[in-house]
Amino acid sequence: MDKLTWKNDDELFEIMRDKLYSAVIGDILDKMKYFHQFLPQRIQPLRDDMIVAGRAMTVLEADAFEELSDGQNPIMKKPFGLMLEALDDIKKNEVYICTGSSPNYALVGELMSTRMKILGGVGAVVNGFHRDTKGILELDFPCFSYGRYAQDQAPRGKVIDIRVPIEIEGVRVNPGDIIFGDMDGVVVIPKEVEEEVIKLAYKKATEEKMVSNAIKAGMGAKESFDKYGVM
Ligand SMILES: O=C([O-])CC(=O)C(=O)O
Ligand SMILES: [Mg+2]
Repeated sequence: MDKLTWKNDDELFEIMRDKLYSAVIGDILDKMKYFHQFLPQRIQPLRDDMIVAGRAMTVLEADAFEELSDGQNPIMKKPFGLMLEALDDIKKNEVYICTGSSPNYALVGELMSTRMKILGGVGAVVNGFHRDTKGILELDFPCFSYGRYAQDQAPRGKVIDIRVPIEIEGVRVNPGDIIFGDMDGVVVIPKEVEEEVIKLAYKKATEEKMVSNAIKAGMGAKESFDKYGVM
């Protein structure tokens, strides 16, 4: 097997989008005893062929009950809290990944996606709903959510911090971790193990191809597992 190398994030994420899939990445993370890396199953791509591979730009959202409240926290006096700043801060190869609020409104839409795409952002993953499905599909911006729901975040939620550690149902996401999503799910690769995970995932993907060929040629499941050690 060719030895896998990459010079920078552009190359790395291109390889990941082209050669890897969430199942094989999850298998390697399990082998390395990282057992809690998949986001909940209900976080799905808008379209089956959407793939996201990039670095987490973490976004913490909270419910609010007035569009502009008169309380003690200056962030609550701003439309959308820090969301507009978050969008303008997106860097190339980053993924807007947002959690913290109740699932009662859309956390991402067409205009947000347009701004992210212009800045080189590569996707959005939200622990809640998206809106503007038609516009996001036309943009072809990889977006993962619970599904379609237009109810607006403006009077209901605010971004209260960005680039801080977040958790989605027990899955820790640190800023800069790799986020990989396809039609089978979204998985988080901690930064400190990314090189090993990607190299081993590529190796397993190559082995799975050999097993697939062997099974198609008539080899038994047990025989192929004994020979290649993967399933
Ligand atoms: O307003 C929002 O929360 C999102 C939205 O519609 C857009 O990005 O177009
Ligand atoms: Mg909109």
